[in-house]
Amino acid sequence: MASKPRTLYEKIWDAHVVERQDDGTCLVYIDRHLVHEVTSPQAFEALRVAGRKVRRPDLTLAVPDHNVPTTARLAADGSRLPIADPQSAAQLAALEKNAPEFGIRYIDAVAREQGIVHVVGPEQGFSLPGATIVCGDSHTAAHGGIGALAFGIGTSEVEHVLATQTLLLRQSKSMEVRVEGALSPGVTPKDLILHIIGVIGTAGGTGHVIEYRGEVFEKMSVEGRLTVCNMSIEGGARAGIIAPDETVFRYLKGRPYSPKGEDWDRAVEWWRSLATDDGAVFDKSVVIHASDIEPTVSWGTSPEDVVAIGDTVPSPDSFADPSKQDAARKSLDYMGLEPGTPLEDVTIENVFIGSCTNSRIEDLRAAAAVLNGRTKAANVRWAIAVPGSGLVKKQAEDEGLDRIFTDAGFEWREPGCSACLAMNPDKVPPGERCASTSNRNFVGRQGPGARTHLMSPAMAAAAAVAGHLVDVRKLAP
Ligand SMILES: CC(C)[C@H](C(=O)O)[C@@H](O)C(=O)O
Ligand code: SF4
Repeated sequence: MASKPRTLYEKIWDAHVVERQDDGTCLVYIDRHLVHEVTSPQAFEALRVAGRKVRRPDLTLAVPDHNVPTTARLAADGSRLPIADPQSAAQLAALEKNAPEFGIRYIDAVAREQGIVHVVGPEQGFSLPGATIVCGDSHTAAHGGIGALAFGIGTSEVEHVLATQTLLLRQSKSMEVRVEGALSPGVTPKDLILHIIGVIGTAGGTGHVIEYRGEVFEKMSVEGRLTVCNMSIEGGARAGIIAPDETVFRYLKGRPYSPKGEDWDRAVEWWRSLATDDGAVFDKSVVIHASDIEPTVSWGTSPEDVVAIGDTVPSPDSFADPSKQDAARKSLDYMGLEPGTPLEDVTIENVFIGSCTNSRIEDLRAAAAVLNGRTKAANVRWAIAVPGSGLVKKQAEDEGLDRIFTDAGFEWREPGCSACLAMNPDKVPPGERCASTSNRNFVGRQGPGARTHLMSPAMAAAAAVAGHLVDVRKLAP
């Protein structure tokens, strides 16, 4: 009898269920565990108190990213510079102590490979297609870009995975976001995912794992796929995933932790089987027309508050739902915006190019292409480019991108989460606006009172040059 057609998500899920209980709860095997300094200290402490070990230290990789300053980390004499904030210093010190104590792989804050955990995982070949990947971090969904089932977990689950390499989970529903047609020139993966979240809303994916489907994704680089899947959580989904293909295999081949030799061949054979079968049924399906998408920016304090750059700030009355009207009023008040204002009239004082959404080499190239031969506008007080990892930084420097950024008036920083969430010294001052390539525009996200506008790297670079939000296509060389 032919087996029932399955989605990509169902195939990965089925391959990892160790035990299914009568109530539908499943014990699921976890292939890869990424650990950072913010959500791990209590988990390690609990293991220590219980006298437990990490079950598979070889499947665990720790790297500090949220709290590290993005300015120089070493003094001229090679000694480490102190971290000013006591809580950050304590979390970093805890990871530095816990990693060797529990024997797990650790990338040190001053190592060349250090970076944002979601940039480092794929870059090191630690994140693999078909794998279950977890991290105590909501943007773990990013790793779905290489065809993994990847999702964020809480600190008590971090402890559970460290101790057992498993999790107790219920299967999510499956959702398809099918994108028809091709993206217009100047429209990037970031515009696409912002648009998708605008359409489905921040609750659109609740309880679901989204599979992104369509030719757009087949043609998209791995970097672009990571950007799209990264923001699945902003659409409410548990995870986002794109079927792995030759583009992914090429990207992963030869990376430090990727399988080698015969193991590689066997792995690729399995990865090739991981596409959704014809006839598989999704619990929910959304169709997006790529040609509808323009460079997209956020105007409010939720990632669903997006419009095309040529539009105006919406009026709260334009929303049908009274609670959305109320939220829009509060958003506009916080953002200091009037309905009807063209987005292109919104001036900015800060630009942040970085975060696990947009700090890979392709992102830096896209921003540098816009900045090349130009400088930031006089009203742009602070502009920083923060590579996602030390390896991205090195590659960008080899390509001369750092010079383009600094000649344009940007600061060229060390890798980390930086102004994405301001848990470190990189903050946007109260009342000021920031053109940001990150993923969250929540109240206070980039610092108390800071006003965030989400956009692509090319759009953020264009805003830096113009001093206001602007359609990057107008600046094309
Ligand atoms: C600090 C961490 C737990 C948090 C997350 O889970 O996503 C952070 O990375 C974020 O982006 O808000
Ligand atoms: S870069 Fe931002 S979104 Fe990504 S893990 Fe760090 S804080 Fe979270």
